[in-house]
Amino acid sequence: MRIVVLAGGIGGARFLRGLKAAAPDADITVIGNTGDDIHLFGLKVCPDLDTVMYTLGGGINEEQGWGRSDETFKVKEELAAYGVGPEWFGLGDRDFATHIVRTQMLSAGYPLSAVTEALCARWKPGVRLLPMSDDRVETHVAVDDEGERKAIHFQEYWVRLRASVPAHAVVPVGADQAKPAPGVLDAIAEADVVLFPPSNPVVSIGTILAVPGIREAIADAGVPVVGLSPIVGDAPVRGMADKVLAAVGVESTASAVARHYGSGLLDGWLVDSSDEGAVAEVEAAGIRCRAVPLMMTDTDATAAMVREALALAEEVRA
Ligand SMILES: O=c1nc2n(C[C@H](O)[C@H](O)[C@H](O)CO)c3cc(O)ccc3cc-2c(=O)[nH]1
Repeated sequence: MRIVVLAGGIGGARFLRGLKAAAPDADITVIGNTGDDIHLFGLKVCPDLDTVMYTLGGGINEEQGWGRSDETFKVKEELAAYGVGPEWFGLGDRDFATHIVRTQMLSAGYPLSAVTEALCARWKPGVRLLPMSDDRVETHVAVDDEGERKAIHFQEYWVRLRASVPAHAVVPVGADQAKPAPGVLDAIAEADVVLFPPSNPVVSIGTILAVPGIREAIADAGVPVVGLSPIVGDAPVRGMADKVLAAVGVESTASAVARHYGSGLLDGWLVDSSDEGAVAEVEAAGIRCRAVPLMMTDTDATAAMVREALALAEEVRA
């Protein structure tokens, strides 16, 4: 079975670990969000691609859900000693090697998709990891800072500010000129099912869908598209999705997120058992809906969610 998954960072990576466990023989292609990418110290950092690669490749820092295990921060300390910032983004020594190799290859003219393939040759994530685009897309957030409206990089909003101030707009800068990376549209066209994991619907999955051609390809693929709600009981399970959902005028409920994606895109939607009350509303929007346990507490729990999603896909296909 050919499965295509649109993935962001931590939630997407954890979901994929369950998908590999539930469907070990499936051919899995991950279309990774690159809107979180940031250029620091002359290096290109791709948080969501690296989180998927490290999580599935066995190198992730489990407690954090991002960055490398067994990290040290000597380079970060030395940069700070030179007064070279920013200090708010925690890049470890092992992680720096990934960004150095990536930037070296990009400078040599390799596209991000080729770079990602090369990095995955080491990590062997067991899925095909494609960036959504080889073109530069960086999400910026409009906030009020000292009384003036300004756009800051998503990572500054997310990590330095901890999303503590309202986001007035979330803009994937460059998305409208970006092209799907090689293999993305083919993977979607050849898929038997497309899954939206419980990633951030605005800055992760929303950014992938903002690349012209991707949303249309999924809508026209003619195969079941099933998503899992990142919102449980009117709050994000992890992260601060509610902050960016507000920025795009979507209330922080399992039902609102399904309707935000729309029945033109989504055929099925899983909500948590505690959101049983949302099922009727989602079904009224033309999207098949089931209430099942959605907490990715461990790989087995996540694999059970995956099986529910694949079962709903078959129900929709029938
Ligand atoms: O909350 C944090 N998240 C950090 N993240 C997570 C990152 O902000 C998020 O994973 C995504 O951008 C949102 O999904 C990192 C991810 C990387 O790949 C590399 C470095 C970092 C550093 C931080 C950090 O210092 N604090």
